[in-house]
Amino acid sequence: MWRRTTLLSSLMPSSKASLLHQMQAAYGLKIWGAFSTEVLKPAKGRIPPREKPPFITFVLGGPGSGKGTQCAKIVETFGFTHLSAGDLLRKEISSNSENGAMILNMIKEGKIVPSDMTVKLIQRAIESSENDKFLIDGFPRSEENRQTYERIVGEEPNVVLFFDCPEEEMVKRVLSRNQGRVDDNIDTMRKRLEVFTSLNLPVINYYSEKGKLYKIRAVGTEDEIFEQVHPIFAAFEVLK
Ligand SMILES: Nc1ncnc2c1ncn2[C@@H]1O[C@H](COP(=O)(O)OP(=O)(O)O)[C@@H](O)[C@H]1O
Ligand SMILES: Nc1ccn([C@@H]2O[C@H](COP(=O)(O)OP(=O)(O)O)[C@@H](O)[C@H]2O)c(=O)n1
Ligand SMILES: [Mg+2]
Repeated sequence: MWRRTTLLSSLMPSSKASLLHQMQAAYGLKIWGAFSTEVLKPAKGRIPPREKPPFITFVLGGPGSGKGTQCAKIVETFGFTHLSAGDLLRKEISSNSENGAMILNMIKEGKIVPSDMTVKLIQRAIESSENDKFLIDGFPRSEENRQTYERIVGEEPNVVLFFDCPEEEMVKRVLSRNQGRVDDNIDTMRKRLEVFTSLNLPVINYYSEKGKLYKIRAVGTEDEIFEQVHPIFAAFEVLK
């Protein structure tokens, strides 16, 4: 019952959230049973609840390391849904949300947006998808991001990818990215590289110590890099 309980469960620790999941599963079915003898079917347009947590991959790496590019290839080959934390935040800006101006300012400055905002956007996107496997790109970018995800969602990622790319290469790629992004300039890029070293590297080390990290040498052509990525997901497909 991952999907139904998230609003309430986001307010409590994961042990209690798990109890709530079980209670809602029990009572939800009882209430339904009292009003209907039909076979349980999701209402039209509603997404049925998940029976088990989705398969989550966190995709990490510095700005311009090629996370988005490789995610597109993983989607095409392995059928994942790609959720870029940066894209979700940019959508929030263009949807004129009340937090839009603040998010825009943080992105221009290369700073990390408050974690609960980003986690809720990710959580909402997972909940509104029927897929059971996700790439969460550009997240977690700080220990606070990571801990907030664990507190709100109550799950650990299954896999963490790290695209390891030299700074000069990342700078070159970002400055020629040409997607009209407010942060693709040398001043913001310098700040983003500092944030990457001070806040993101500790998260990468954390997952390395947990044995969940797959480090990819992110230089060479896109296809050469994907040759390192492919066997990781192929192995998980076999295990399913
Ligand atoms: N292997 C590569 N070699 C050269 N350029 C690349 C490579 N992979 C991606 N790019 C380009 O570099 C830029 C940054 O890639 P992107 O996937 O947006 O990185 P990230 O999401 O990590 O910031 C894009 O313009 C992309 O087309
Ligand atoms: N977890 C995240 C991800 C992105 N962001 C913000 O969004 C910006 C762009 O992130 P992005 O993932 O689209 O950037 P790239 O690594 O793709 O260049 C970051 O520099 C942050 O300002 C954030 O605050 N928290
Ligand atoms: Mg990106």
